[in-house]
Amino acid sequence: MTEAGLPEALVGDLRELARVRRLLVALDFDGTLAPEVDNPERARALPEAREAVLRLLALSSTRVALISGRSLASLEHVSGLPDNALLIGSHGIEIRLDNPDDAFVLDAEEEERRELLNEVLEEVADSFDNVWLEEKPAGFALHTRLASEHNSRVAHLVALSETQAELDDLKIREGKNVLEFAVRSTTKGEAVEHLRRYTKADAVFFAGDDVTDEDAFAALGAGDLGLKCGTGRTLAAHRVGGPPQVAQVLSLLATYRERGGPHEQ
Ligand SMILES: O=P(O)(O)OC[C@H]1O[C@H](O[C@H]2O[C@H](CO)[C@@H](O)[C@H](O)[C@H]2O)[C@H](O)[C@@H](O)[C@@H]1O
Repeated sequence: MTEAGLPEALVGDLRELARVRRLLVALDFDGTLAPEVDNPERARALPEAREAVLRLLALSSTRVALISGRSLASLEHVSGLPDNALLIGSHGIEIRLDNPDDAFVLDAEEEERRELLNEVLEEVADSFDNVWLEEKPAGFALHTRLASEHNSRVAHLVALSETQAELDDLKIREGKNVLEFAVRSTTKGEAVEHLRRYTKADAVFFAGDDVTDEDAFAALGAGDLGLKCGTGRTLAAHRVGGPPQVAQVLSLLATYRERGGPHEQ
């Protein structure tokens, strides 16, 4: 461990990464920059994480992106980052780059499927105490954080069987106290690939905490750096304990990049 309490190998790889010419820093939001809270709209990045992200955003040849399961509107709201941050919401479905694309729209068939999904999931949410539905442009998240363990488990099972009885080809993802259903299928891995091409990055840093972030880790290659936040199986090469340590890592990356950034090579 280093003095800062970070693993030596991680610090060494961060130093290397900071030397690349064009760097993409891609970050998950909930559970990585922001500690988990009961009400998703109240989640905010730790002040230290936000400060580090703002320092990275100010650097040349360095792009910062958030890749989240949240809807783009919710991600814009809770992250409150300047316009030069690239934002990807709904696990890769909604994209806000430098020249904002047209608003995201579902085609007629997807719209119909979303309506049916809504009906089925509303009925499920209404049958359990403290289970609620978060609306997203291409689907819904069934939240069970405040439900009893038993109700949470049963609500997940009922939601899975009821939705699958009515609709095929749904994209279903399990997260922390949440089960998500979408009528369009994308992954955070596709989002990383898209951003890598868009930013022409020579290397990518990605940090995430949840199962859905594993798609992003899988999209990393030689010269990239993956950082798992918290417990659980992962494809990431490095791991830290939680959002405070992610903030430390981002701050160190900003410092290395400020000191010996791409133009000093
Ligand atoms: O990809 P992420 O940025 O990690 O977003 C994943 C989901 O985050 C939100 O739910 C999670 O965080 C909430 C706030 O801490 C927490 O209450 C909930 O239990 C977690 O599952 C968000 O509400 C979802 O839409 C995102 O998909």
